Amino acid sequence: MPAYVLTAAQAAAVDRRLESAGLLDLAMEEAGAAVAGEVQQQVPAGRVLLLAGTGANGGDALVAARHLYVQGREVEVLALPARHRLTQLNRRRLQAVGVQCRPLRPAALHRSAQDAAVLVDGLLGTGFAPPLRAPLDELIHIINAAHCPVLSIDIPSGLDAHSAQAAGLSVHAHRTVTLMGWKPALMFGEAAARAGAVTLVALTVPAPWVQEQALAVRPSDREVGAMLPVRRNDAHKGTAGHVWVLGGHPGTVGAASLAGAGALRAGAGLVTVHSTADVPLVMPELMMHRHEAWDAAFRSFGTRRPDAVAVGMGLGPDAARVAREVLAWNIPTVLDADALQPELTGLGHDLCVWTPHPGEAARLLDTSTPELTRHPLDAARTLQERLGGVVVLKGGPSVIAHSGGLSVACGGHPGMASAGMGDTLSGILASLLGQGLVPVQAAVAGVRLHARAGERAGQLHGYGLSATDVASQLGGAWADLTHPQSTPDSDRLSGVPAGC
Ligand SMILES: NC(=O)C1=CN([C@@H]2O[C@H](COP(=O)(O)OP(=O)(O)OC[C@H]3O[C@@H](n4cnc5c(N)ncnc54)[C@H](OP(=O)(O)O)[C@@H]3O)[C@@H](O)[C@H]2O)[C@@H](O)CC1
Ligand SMILES: Nc1ncnc2c1ncn2[C@@H]1O[C@H](COP(=O)(O)OP(=O)(O)O)[C@@H](O)[C@H]1O
Repeated sequence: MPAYVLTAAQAAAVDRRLESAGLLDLAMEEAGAAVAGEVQQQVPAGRVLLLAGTGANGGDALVAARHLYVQGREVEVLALPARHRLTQLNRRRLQAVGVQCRPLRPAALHRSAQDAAVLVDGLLGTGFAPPLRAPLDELIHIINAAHCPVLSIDIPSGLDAHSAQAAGLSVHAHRTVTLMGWKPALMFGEAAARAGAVTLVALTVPAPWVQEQALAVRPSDREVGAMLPVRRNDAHKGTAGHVWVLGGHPGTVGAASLAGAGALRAGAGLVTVHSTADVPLVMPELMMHRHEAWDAAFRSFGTRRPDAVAVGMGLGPDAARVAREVLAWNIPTVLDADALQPELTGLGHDLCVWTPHPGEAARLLDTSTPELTRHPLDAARTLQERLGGVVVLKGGPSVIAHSGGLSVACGGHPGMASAGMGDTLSGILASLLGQGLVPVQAAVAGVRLHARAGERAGQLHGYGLSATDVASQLGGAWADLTHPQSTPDSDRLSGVPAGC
């Protein structure tokens, strides 16, 4: 099943369907078995301390304890009084195989956490409604002070599954085994940082039950690889797409050059940079036309058009006017940086890809950046409704919004938080459009290609990686996505979330 994104309410709706079909018991069994498997893989020896809360999240922990125990692991279970029917049932099953649960109190947790090899957090899952009540707050403080790794079930206890913010106290997990679908909190901002590495476990639930609820998809590398263009052996530069880059202004000339490099490295046959400034080309294969002024540039273009155009990178104060002219061409167009102006709202068309970072997106929506980053999925959707075409709301991770829904990208590297990264991405997207991909495919595939190249470059350069380093890794990234079986280890090393 493809990977989906679910809010707490959506996960609860699937739970209710499972319960009414008599299948929730099986789902909990699968969930607990998967958690046990993850513990065995990550921490194969030593005592496992499992904490079970009152709800079904606690039930998952009790199932995991039973699986670990029958596999020969030393387990200790501390549990709050079970309120959920299946949590009560699984407590009896655990006792039946010979494991007694002890009451979960702060002093007992403090003692038991001292020499545990791993702590499994099954206190609160998607049923948590903030704010935290006692004694959960005290228990979470003790968990966070423990010296052993912490594995959370579904979501770290105390995080609101729906929110990209981690407002209050929560468990800081080293790893989270999430069930059935990604929760927004596991993907964005501070909340995601508290989840550690995330493993997605797809439960045996009828696909439409999840699909109907899903907020967004997270395409796998295999799915993304299948979107990338395939070229015939007799291809030549005239068939691989001619991209124009319209950008650059005194002081920001590099932006246009980086976009050009991104376009070439993502496979464009020909790339021409048009600017009113002297753009130093980072690759000699790029072609450059310096124009006296943009009016003169448009006159010289006449009726000539490229296969795709990227506009706005470092373009400066003329950007809105230039973008307006380009939008009238009605050809595959990437609008980035200075071209992302509110006055262009309503002028977009189906072949546009808009690529705002959160600051630019906030400007387009007339809101603040912190407000926007609290709800990136909602923001991307609203932007798409206003601008048309496809919107890439950039970040770690980026969200792609199109008329058919939302897609959240996987991967990337924190070293990509450096100037010029977005310029390279614009070039990549224009390149894929120029090679014939429809805008939504160009956006989904281009964003993942860029992130994968960032992961590769990050392994070489760490936080010192530059946009040109990322461009130089695009060929390898392309190969990784089109032959994903050859890179399972590098995916794991680079921290790419499972499910990609
Ligand atoms: N979807 C799936 O794929 C499947 C999901 N499964 C699992 O089910 C989990 C969801 O289970 P759930 O709905 O029972 O809720 P859960 O997270 O255990 O918490 C509820 C308990 O927390 C308590 N509580 C709440 N707020 C609180 C607060 N502020 N401060 C303190 N306490 C608070 C609340 O107490 P009450 O308000 O009732 O007193 C209630 O007893 C999900 O995350 C996954 O692990 C699998 O088993 C099967 C397949
Ligand atoms: N921590 C990160 N993880 C993954 N990708 C990141 C991260 N930080 C930045 N990026 C990516 O780098 C790019 C930055 O774009 P942008 O801010 O427009 O850069 P610039 O304007 O300097 O060209 C985006 O594609 C974004 O997704």
